Amino acid sequence: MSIPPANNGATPAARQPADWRDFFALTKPRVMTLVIFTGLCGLLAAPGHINPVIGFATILCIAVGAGGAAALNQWWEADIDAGMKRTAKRPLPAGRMERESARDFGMALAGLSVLTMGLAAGWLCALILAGSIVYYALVYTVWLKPRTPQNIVIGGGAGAFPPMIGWVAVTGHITWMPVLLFMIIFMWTPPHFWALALFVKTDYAKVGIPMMPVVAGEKSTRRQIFAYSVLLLPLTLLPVFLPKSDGGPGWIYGVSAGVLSTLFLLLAIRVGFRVRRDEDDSMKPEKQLFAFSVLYLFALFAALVADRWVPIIGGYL
Ligand code: HEM
Ligand SMILES: CC(C)=CCC/C(C)=C/CC/C(C)=C/COP(=O)(O)OP(=O)(O)O
Repeated sequence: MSIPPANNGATPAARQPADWRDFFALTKPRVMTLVIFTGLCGLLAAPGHINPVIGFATILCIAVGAGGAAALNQWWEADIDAGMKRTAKRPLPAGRMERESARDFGMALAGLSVLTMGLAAGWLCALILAGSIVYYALVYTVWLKPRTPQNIVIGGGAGAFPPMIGWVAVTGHITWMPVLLFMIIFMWTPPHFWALALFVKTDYAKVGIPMMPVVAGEKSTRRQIFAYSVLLLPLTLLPVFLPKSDGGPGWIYGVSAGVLSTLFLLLAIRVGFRVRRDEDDSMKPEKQLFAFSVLYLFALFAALVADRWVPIIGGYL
């Protein structure tokens, strides 16, 4: 891949040698915890068995691949990150690392993870991983993000692949269940991100990124958050209608999904139909929805695993 630097060196020159902490920060570890967790849950909830060593390698490859894609994202966006308070302290905009180091690091992690995935879990998993890396680093970061307010709707697909990879590592093929898991994260991403974009709106506007609140306005963004959250509720219930033999979950997942998605929808209704009185508004409901979105996905995928393993463990007791 020979992509020219996005800013022609507009970020400050590296002032000090980067250490391992900077390289670690390039992988966006906090965001990636949920990516890794959903990948792990896909693997643990799938019907069938996997050698624990191969299972561990699969999750490691998802983590390394996602980290590599995040490093490439920051290599490309160093100038944009420099212009936003939330991201200005990252290794590149803060001048703690040469841009080329981030690019090489990202490429190395991406290549290594795909190759190892292919050898350990099979080439279908490697193909999906490679697709999600290209999706995040190229399709979303380079193409969609600076061009359209639908950037995260379409681009959100990148983060929706990990549970599918985990699932396919066990079963060897793509069936309805991993497709539904993909669709759940896909539908979850707009409310997750637009809730945040509502309260950091001024930052994105400053660097010319056409995020939805900047382009379509706050009211339209709020309505769209609501719309995606409405669709999310039935979507999360669909898996219980799949046959058990295809990995369709039972009542533990069904009840959890119903409760969690209803709570999500209630918070989204509050955000969706709120009219702010002044610019100094604390944006508490939006912050709550964003925070809950993260907790929600953790809990939903944990419920999926519990649904498969509680009866099995119960059978041994
Ligand atoms: C294109 C889609 C997405 C966008 C634009 C987006 C953007 C963001 C942003 C800007 C933050 C703020 C904090 C930060 O930068 O560290 C954040 C937080 C977070 N995102 Fe997303 N996100 C997206 C999709 C996802 C997906 C698919 C996942 C996981 C499945 C995810 C997991 C998280 C988590 C766990 C946090 C909280 C991190 C913390 O506690 O600091 N995000 N997201
Ligand atoms: C396996 C694999 C490749 C997974 C991809 C994982 C993933 C969650 C991708 C998209 C989510 C993400 C971190 C968006 C950040 O948006 P941004 O980069 O626009 O945010 P910023 O403004 O903080 O830079």
